[in-house]
Amino acid sequence: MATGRTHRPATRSRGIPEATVARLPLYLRALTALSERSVPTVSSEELAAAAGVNSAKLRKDFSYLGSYGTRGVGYDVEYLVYQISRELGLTQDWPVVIVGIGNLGAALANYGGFASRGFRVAALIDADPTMAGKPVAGIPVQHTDELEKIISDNGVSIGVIATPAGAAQQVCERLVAAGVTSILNFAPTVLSVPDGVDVRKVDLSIELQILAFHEQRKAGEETDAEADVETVVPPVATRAPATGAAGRKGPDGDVPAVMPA
Ligand SMILES: NC(=O)c1ccc[n+]([C@@H]2O[C@H](COP(=O)([O-])OP(=O)(O)OC[C@H]3O[C@@H](n4cnc5c(N)ncnc54)[C@H](O)[C@@H]3O)[C@@H](O)[C@H]2O)c1
Repeated sequence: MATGRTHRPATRSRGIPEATVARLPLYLRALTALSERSVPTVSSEELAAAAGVNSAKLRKDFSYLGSYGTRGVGYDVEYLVYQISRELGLTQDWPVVIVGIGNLGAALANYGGFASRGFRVAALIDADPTMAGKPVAGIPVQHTDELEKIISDNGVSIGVIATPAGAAQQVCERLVAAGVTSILNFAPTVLSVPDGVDVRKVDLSIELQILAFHEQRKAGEETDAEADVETVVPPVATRAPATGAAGRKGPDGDVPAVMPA
C-alpha cells in the first residue's frame, strides 16, 4: 500500500480554506437550531456567539461562500442553511459503511444523527463470523469478505473505521482499494493513505487529555494567584512564623515555615 499524506493542502480547489470548511458545520448546527425555531434572520454577532466563533472570522468565512448578509437585517437563515449544506455536499445522500461493529461501531450505527444530516448507513461490516447476519440498529452485520462488493454495490465513498488499532490500516487499505476516498478513523492509530484520500481522526482520549492540560493550568493559575495575594498581604502570626518567611502554600496546601530551597 502506498504511503502518503493524510491531509489535503490548507486551501481547497474552490478557494475555501480548510479552517473555514472546519467551521461550516458549526455554523450549520447553529443555523439549523434557528431554523427549527422559525427565526428568519440572524446577525453575524448572534450567529457567531451561537457557533462559538469570532464574528469577524464568521464574516470572512461567509465571504468565501459569497454571502455578505444585509446591513441592519443580517443573514437569511434558510438561505444560509441551504448554502452551507450545498458547500458541504449535504444536499445529496452519502452512503457510509461502518467497519468494526463492537461497542463503538454499534453505538455509531445506532446514532440517529447521521441520517438526519444526509449520511445513510449503507452497511455494517465485521470480521467476526459469528456476527454475520445479526442485526444492529436494524441492519444485518455483514462479514468483511463482502467488503469490496458492498462498497461497489452501494457506491460508498465514505468509510468509518471502528476496529482495534492493529486492524485499522489493513481495513483502510481494503476500503481505499474498493473505491472509498474519505475515511473517518476512530482507531487510535495514524493511517497511511494515497493522495486523493481524506482521513479525519476522532480521538476522545486526546480531547480529554487537552482538557486535563487546561484543568492543570487553571489549578496552577489559582495557586499562583493565591501566592501573589499572600505576598502582598502582610504575614500574620498564624500564617508566617517569626522566621519572617513569606507564606506560600506547600504541596498539601499548608504554609511551610521555611520554603524548601
Ligand atoms: N476515537 C475515540 O474516541 C474512541 C473511543 C472508543 C473506542 N475507540 C477505538 O475504537 C475501536 C473499537 O473500540 P470498541 O470498544 O468498539 O472495540 P470492540 O472490541 O468492542 O469492537 C471491535 C470490533 O472490530 C471487529 N474487528 C476486528 N478486526 C477487524 C477487521 N480486520 N475488520 C473488521 N472488523 C474487525 C471485532 O470483531 C469487533 O467486533 C478501538 O480501536 C478503540 O480504541 C475510539
